[in-house]
Amino acid sequence: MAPEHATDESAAIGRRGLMLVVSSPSGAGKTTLTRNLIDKEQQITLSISVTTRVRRPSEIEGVHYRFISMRQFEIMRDSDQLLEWAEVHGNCYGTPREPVEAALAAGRDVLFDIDWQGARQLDEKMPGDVVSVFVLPPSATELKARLERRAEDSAAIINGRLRNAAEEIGHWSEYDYVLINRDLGESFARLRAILTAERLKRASRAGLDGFVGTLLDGLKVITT
Ligand SMILES: Nc1ncnc2c1ncn2[C@@H]1O[C@H](COP(=O)(O)OP(=O)(O)OP(=O)(O)O)[C@@H](O)[C@H]1O
Ligand SMILES: Nc1nc2c(ncn2[C@@H]2O[C@H](COP(=O)(O)O)[C@@H](O)[C@H]2O)c(=O)[nH]1
Repeated sequence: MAPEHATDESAAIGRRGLMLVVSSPSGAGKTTLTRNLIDKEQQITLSISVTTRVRRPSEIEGVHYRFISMRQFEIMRDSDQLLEWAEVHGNCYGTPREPVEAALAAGRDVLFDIDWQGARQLDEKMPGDVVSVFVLPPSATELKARLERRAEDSAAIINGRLRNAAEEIGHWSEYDYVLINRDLGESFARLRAILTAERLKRASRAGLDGFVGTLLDGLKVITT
């Protein structure tokens, strides 16, 4: 059965969802962009990661992350409940497998806010399903300013994240698309355009045979 908010294309072919993976150095804006996309787009689900990181004041359990202990993380990791996982900025993060597989099978797209290690693991496991986007800040000073303006982390944590930024940025060329996030509205429009184009690409590639067959049958009926 077609999903509730299916596009014409997905209804026609009973599609499998795609995996839209967004990465960036900390503070470049990927969380802002991905949350906007979830608010504006239908038929796409945000993958909620588990993490051993301490919750920030503005974060809500189960909405931004599931905050778990290291022991709980090890149990999930060792019993294959995580589709991918990585240590980032000294904490462990992972993508719970079951909600992602259920969403994809139901024809829903899934959005991931994960680092380059996770993006690589997903691409290795499900290569045809992954579309990857790397978000760059306009400059180093603006990256620092954004982390400071966000005002969620201590100066020591911000410094650590800036020190790790070069490594994350070093993987930009492994991604399908790269956005330089200067103006938020423009970056968001581009991210949305990527999703739309990739949906259309899959609709055409997944085989519109049935739809075209019906169209041709219709033409036979109405032509003399
Ligand atoms: N284009 C932009 N112009 C100005 N500020 C921005 C822009 N994009 C995001 N921001 C702001 O920069 C800060 C960092 O953004 P955000 O939290 O989305 O980064 P992130 O890449 O998800 O970081 P992290 O990996 O640490 O979660 C936020 O305060 C956000 O409002
Ligand atoms: N490989 C994974 N990386 C993840 C996951 N969830 C988040 N992240 C990345 O971690 C850093 C830090 O995030 P923060 O919320 O502490 O600022 C950032 O790059 C995220 O994209 C995950 O499940 N797997």
